[in-house]
Amino acid sequence: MESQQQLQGPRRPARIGICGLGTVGSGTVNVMARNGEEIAARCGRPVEIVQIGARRDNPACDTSALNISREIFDVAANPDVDILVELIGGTTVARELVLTAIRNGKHIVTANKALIAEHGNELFAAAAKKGVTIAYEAAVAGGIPIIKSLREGLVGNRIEWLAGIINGTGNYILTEMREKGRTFDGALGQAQELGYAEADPTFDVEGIDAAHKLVIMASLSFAIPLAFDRVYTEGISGITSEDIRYADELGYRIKHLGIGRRTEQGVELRVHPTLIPESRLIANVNGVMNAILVNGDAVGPTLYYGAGAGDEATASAVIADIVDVARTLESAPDQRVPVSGVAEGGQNGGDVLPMDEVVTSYYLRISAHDKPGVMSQVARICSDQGISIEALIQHEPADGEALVPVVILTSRAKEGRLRDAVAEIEALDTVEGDVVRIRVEPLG
Ligand SMILES: NC(=O)c1ccc[n+]([C@@H]2O[C@H](COP(=O)([O-])OP(=O)(O)OC[C@H]3O[C@@H](n4cnc5c(N)ncnc54)[C@H](O)[C@@H]3O)[C@@H](O)[C@H]2O)c1
Ligand SMILES: N[C@@H](CCO)C(=O)O
Ligand code: NA
Repeated sequence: MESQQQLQGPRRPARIGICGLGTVGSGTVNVMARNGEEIAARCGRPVEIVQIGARRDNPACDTSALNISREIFDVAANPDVDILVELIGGTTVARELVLTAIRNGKHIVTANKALIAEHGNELFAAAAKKGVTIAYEAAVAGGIPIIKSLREGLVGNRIEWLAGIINGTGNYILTEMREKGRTFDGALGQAQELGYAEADPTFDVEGIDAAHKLVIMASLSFAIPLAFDRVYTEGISGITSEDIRYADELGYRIKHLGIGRRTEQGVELRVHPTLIPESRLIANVNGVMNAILVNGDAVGPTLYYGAGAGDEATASAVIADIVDVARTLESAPDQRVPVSGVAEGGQNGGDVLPMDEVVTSYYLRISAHDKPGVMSQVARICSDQGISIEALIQHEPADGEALVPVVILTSRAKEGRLRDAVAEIEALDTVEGDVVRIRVEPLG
């Protein structure tokens, strides 16, 4: 029997317009040119780039046969474009561009996590109203199909927690510092040269980029609205090679993690440097690689690993989205996978837990004067807050040094109580300067 498709004849090409021809834009053009035949076969129709919006050509890709406009809004207005691929970054022009394209009935593919995390609720509502879709696989963990996994592969589960290395630049810096003894600034400069960093690299090193990605994953995992302003965010700019060394000595690696967890009291949403036992797979994810552990009640722990940034790795995710959208161009909106992971009215996963209520363990590094009694004072302060000391490193002071670094691993405690204990420790006459505090997660 002839299929409906055979009766209708070959499907017309899916027509895409790409805005932004930087790292990801050029990677997308190159991979589409190289793998065009396979992509068309998987799509069931050719995929044509009908227009590119770019301020200037990019020598990293050949666009000589393509229609380029110097004005990106031309792409949003082009009646021949079915899918607008937003790769300019930022949240101002990109928001306007996407809203205009939606108003003009275009589907959206974007790699822009800032845009989705900060304006996704508005954009998703606009898209739903117009009956178009927004796909954003490249926005989280670059080439790793984590959005697909959360939104489709794991839908049978109640997701309990997830923890991920979701910023390639930050992981590259920490790896270079630990393995090659490089300085923070030297490693960051290299990450920028390699095209991993955001236009403003403070987004990478201060955890903002990871917070963007975490809220997107958490929204899908826990059925909550995108809540970027509720994420506790701490960067890696304060991590020293000394702390990396002490962590090693204790059997841990320091990684910059985004953590989301369902608790009875609410959903934890936090980004911060974290000590992880060195035996965990995720502790050994290095360089620009990303990895996300997702724990579902039915499937148990799952781990997703791959390149979190870079031109072609990110293009891989952009093209996966283009194919997903192109396959369903003729589908009714309610037959597509919901953009936010749940059907309308289904975002009822509860509120975000205040950081003071979060329970975890801590690494503390205290600079103490080499006098008797410091340790008993610290132990008393901790014990008064219900915190016990699980491990301790205290080396002899270096020659001529008056200060001794004391490193402690604590029991699990509420963040608020730990903060009060740290304030009391810092106020001791025998302690100098701020106490370094890094959270510890067993992840098992
Ligand atoms: N680089 C990566 O590895 C990576 C990975 C995942 C996601 N992303 C995201 O992808 C997006 C693009 O990142 P990128 O690394 O390709 O950035 P990029 O800076 O290399 O490229 C952005 C391009 O957009 C152009 N552009 C910006 N505003 C424009 C405007 N108003 N009109 C015309 N052109 C404009 C810029 O000139 C530049 O060529 C960002 O949202 C970023 O967060 C990047
Ligand atoms: N700057 C980001 C790009 C990928 O989202 C990173 O380093 O992870
Ligand atoms: Na991805």
